[in-house]
Formats: sequence, structure tokens, C-alpha cells
Amino acid sequence: MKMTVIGCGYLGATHAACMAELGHEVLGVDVDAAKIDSLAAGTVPFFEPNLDDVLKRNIAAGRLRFTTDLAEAASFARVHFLGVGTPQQPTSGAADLTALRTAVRELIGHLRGRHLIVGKSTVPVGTCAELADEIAALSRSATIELAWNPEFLREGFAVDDTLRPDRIVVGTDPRHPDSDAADRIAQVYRAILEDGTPYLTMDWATAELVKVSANAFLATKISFINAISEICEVAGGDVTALADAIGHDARIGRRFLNAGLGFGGGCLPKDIRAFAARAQELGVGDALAFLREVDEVNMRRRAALVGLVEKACDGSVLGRNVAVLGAAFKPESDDVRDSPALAVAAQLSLRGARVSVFDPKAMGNAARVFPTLRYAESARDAARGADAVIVATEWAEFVHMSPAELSTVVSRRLIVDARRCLDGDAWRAAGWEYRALGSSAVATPTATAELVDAPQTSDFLV
Ligand SMILES: NC(=O)c1ccc[n+]([C@@H]2O[C@H](COP(=O)([O-])OP(=O)(O)OC[C@H]3O[C@@H](n4cnc5c(N)ncnc54)[C@H](O)[C@@H]3O)[C@@H](O)[C@H]2O)c1
Ligand SMILES: O=c1ccn([C@@H]2O[C@H](COP(=O)(O)OP(=O)(O)O[C@H]3O[C@H](CO)[C@@H](O)[C@H](O)[C@H]3O)[C@@H](O)[C@H]2O)c(=O)[nH]1
Repeated sequence: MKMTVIGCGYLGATHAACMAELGHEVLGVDVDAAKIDSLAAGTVPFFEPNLDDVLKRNIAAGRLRFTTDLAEAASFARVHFLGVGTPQQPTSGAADLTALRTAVRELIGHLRGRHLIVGKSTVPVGTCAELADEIAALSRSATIELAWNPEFLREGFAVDDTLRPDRIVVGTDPRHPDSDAADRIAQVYRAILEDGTPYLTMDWATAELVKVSANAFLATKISFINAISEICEVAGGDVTALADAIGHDARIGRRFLNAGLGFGGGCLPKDIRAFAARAQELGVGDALAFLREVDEVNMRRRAALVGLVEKACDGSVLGRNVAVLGAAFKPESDDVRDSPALAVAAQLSLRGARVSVFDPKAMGNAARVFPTLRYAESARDAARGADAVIVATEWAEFVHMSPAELSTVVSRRLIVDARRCLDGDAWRAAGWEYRALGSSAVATPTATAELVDAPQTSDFLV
């Protein structure tokens, strides 16, 4: 089948390449000419394991092309996926749908005949109904149907999650129950569905809500365990052993119960804020008031880490050398959007520390967002002369660092495990002071209140 994918960022580029991998003819479209040039040349403009291979293979096979021209997209195919960004509005926290609306408006201006638009971007409930009205009002020479097919891929596992998803969700127009849109989308995913993947069809509103509810649940799970870790910090108790123990209960499950520095990235933080903002607009803000708490617990982790490092440095990091290992919001990604690691590095720098950052893949993105930090060439380079070394993103190369090796370059053997990913006994045995977020001896930072009042990454980065 021929199809286009409009918006070729983390989601769209992955979707385009994976749909071609399924045997479809795919045209990727983006307004960013540099991104399109890079993709067309077979180079993924961000780090995502295995995506380069899929991209190159399908370009070579002639199934995958890229363009900035929506008119070309309109004449190329009758099925158009939307993967345009829906970022957070700075003040309200609501989703900014400007780019999505622009893409839809411009696309339908070029459409003739019968087309199916399939949204994949994460949107507030009610968006499909609004967009469909706008499409109906603007499309003169075309019959256009709209469906929503939210995406659940994780960065770092994007190719595998796209080709082997847990489920495929499709929302269609409840006013047209006879529409064949869900059947046409099932054709797109036929090879995946043949493997037994559940195919869940529903109305637009439910599909929109499934996506944001899933992310709200995941964020709540992480903040739940981080709230418990705050108790462990003052009462004693090992939050990792606790997570293992409660996670054995199949009703709870162990996944997404890793306590530490909390969640970041281009999805969970913005999606819970947008969901809460939408509930407010709908007059049911109280229903999701708990998401504000989820957000605050999450942001307190960053403040707790800053406080822990300050306390370990006798109350102030002014003039201290601090190595921050990790800048990406999680391992196997170069994404620094709302990255807890980078936010903490920035905050320590603002407090007068000489911060040296190293990340295996996210250095370029980190330096663009926060150019004034020092960026080292390796973990060892970052740790040279350090008074404290923080593991802020659990990349395998940090988890497996040799304490003995690192001892030779630091000024003081203080390791701070913000992701609870290190073998504390091994570090202690090598003569290091080992501190972990979520364990006792983590002091409540004096600055917590100030940092928690406005839970926005931008507050850490300015
Ligand atoms: N990143 C993920 O892992 C992921 C997973 C599931 C859902 N999502 C959702 O998918 C959407 C995209 O996220 P992302 O992480 O890929 O964002 P992104 O910023 O990486 O990509 C968005 C792309 O849209 C392009 N764009 C903007 N306006 C356009 C227009 N008018 N026409 C064509 N292209 C346009 C941008 O240039 C950019 O390349 C968001 O709604 C996000 O919440 C993302
Ligand atoms: O037990 C855990 C699990 C994750 N995290 C953190 O949570 C954040 C998000 O992690 P993850 O969900 O793996 O990454 P994303 O790629 O942002 O994926 C989420 O957001 C996507 C965009 O909506 C969805 O498609 C995915 O299903 C959803 O998992 C990262 O900062 C992690 O470090 C924790 O702190 N503890």
C-alpha cells in the first residue's frame, strides 16, 4: 500500500521506516529541510538503536523516500499518517496543536478524491472531533476521513515497539459507524496483526484518552515509587527491595517501579500536564488533580539530588568540581527534552559548581540546550578532579564502570547513584563513599520548596 507520514521526528521517521519495512511504499514529509535531507541520504538525524539499518535498507529497496512537499504527498497516496509534534504550551501546560493544525490544513488544500488521514500524534480528547469539522469545512474536491491511531513506542526501543507492539488502537468517527477506516488501517498493519497483536477499535474520544491515560498511569507508577523512596530516605528501608517485593504481586507488576531521578523526555511530563489542563477546560479539573502531585513528586527528585550533592559537599557546591554522567532523559536515547540529568547539571552549575557532563549519545543535543556547561570526552574525562561523580542516566557503560579505575582520576571518591543502578557494595569496597537517591542519608534540600513550586524544566534551565 502507498502511504505518507507527515512529521518525521522521533515518531514519524520511525513509523515511516517501519511501514516500509512491512513492504509498503512510503513517503516521509517534514517542514524541516535539513531533517529531510538527512533522512533521504539514509542518516537518522537522532540516535535510535537499529533505525539506521531499517532506513537504509528500505531506501535502497526503493520503498522509502522523503520530501518537504505536501503537494507531492497528496498525489502520492490516499492514506496519510500524522506524526507532527504537539509540545507543551509554556504557561497553561496544555498541548500546542498549532503545528498539527497547520499540517492538516496545508495537506487538505492539496487533496483530491478519497483520502484517509490517520493521526498518530498525542492529542487532547476532543481534537479529532474539532479537526474533522475543520476538514469538512475546508475540503472542497475531496472526501476525507479522519482516524486516530495513537502510538505507544518507547524511545530506545522504537523499531521493535513499532514492528511488535503490545496492541494497536484505532479510533474512528462515531457518527459514521459504517466507515471502513478501521479495516483500511488493519490492512496497513496486516503483517503485525497476523502475529496475533490485539487490534482495538473504538471511537475517537476513547482512542485519544487511551494514549494519555496510558502515559498518566506510567507517570503515576514512577511517582508512586519515588514518593515511597522519600519515606525510605528518612525512615530507612530499601526502596529497590520494596519495589521487587510489591512487584511480585501480578496486580502491581515490577515494571516502571524503578525509583531514582524520575521521569523526563518528550512525552510523560508534557502529556500529564496537557491531560490535566484538558480536564480543567472540560470543567473536571478535580478528576486529575492527582497528576499535579505526580508532577511535583517527580520534580522533587531533581531537587533531592541537588540537595544530596550539596550536603555531601558540606552544604555548598560553590567552586566544587562535579561530574554528571548522563544528559539524555534515559539510556539508549540522545533525547534531552525535559531531561532530569541535564536539569540537575544545569541547577548545580547555577549554584556555582564546575560541572562536567558526559553522555555517550546526547552531547550535541545537550550542548545546544545548555551551552555553558563543560562537555567532557568520556566518563573518565568528566570525572577528572571531581569532588563528586553523579550517575544521572543509567547507560550500561556507567553501570559497569570500574570504581578502581575511576579512583585514579577523581579528587574525592564520592559517587552519587541517582538511578539506583550501581553495585553500592562494589563501590564501597573500592573505598568510595556511595550515596543513592531513595536511601537514608539523603537530606531534604533547603531549596526544595522553591524548586517544586513551578514544576517546569525551563525553571532549571534558565
Ligand atoms: N517520541 C516518542 O517516543 C513518541 C511516542 C509516542 C507518541 N509521540 C507523540 O508523537 C508526536 C511527535 O513526537 P516526536 O517525539 O516525534 O516529536 P519531534 O519534535 O521529534 O517531531 C515532530 C516533527 O514534526 C515536524 N513538523 C512540525 N510542523 C510540521 C508540519 N506543518 N508539517 C510537517 N512536519 C511538521 C517537525 O519538524 C518535527 O520533525 C507528539 O505528539 C508526541 O507526543 C512521541
Ligand atoms: O521505572 C521507571 C521507568 C522509567 N523511568 C523514567 O521515565 C522516563 C520515561 O521512560 P520511558 O517511558 O521508557 O520512555 P519514553 O520513550 O518517554 O516512552 C513513554 O512515552 C512515549 C510517548 O508518549 C510512549 O509512547 C511510551 O509508551 C512511554 O513509555 C525516563 O526518564 C525514565 O528514566 C523511571 O524513572 N522509572
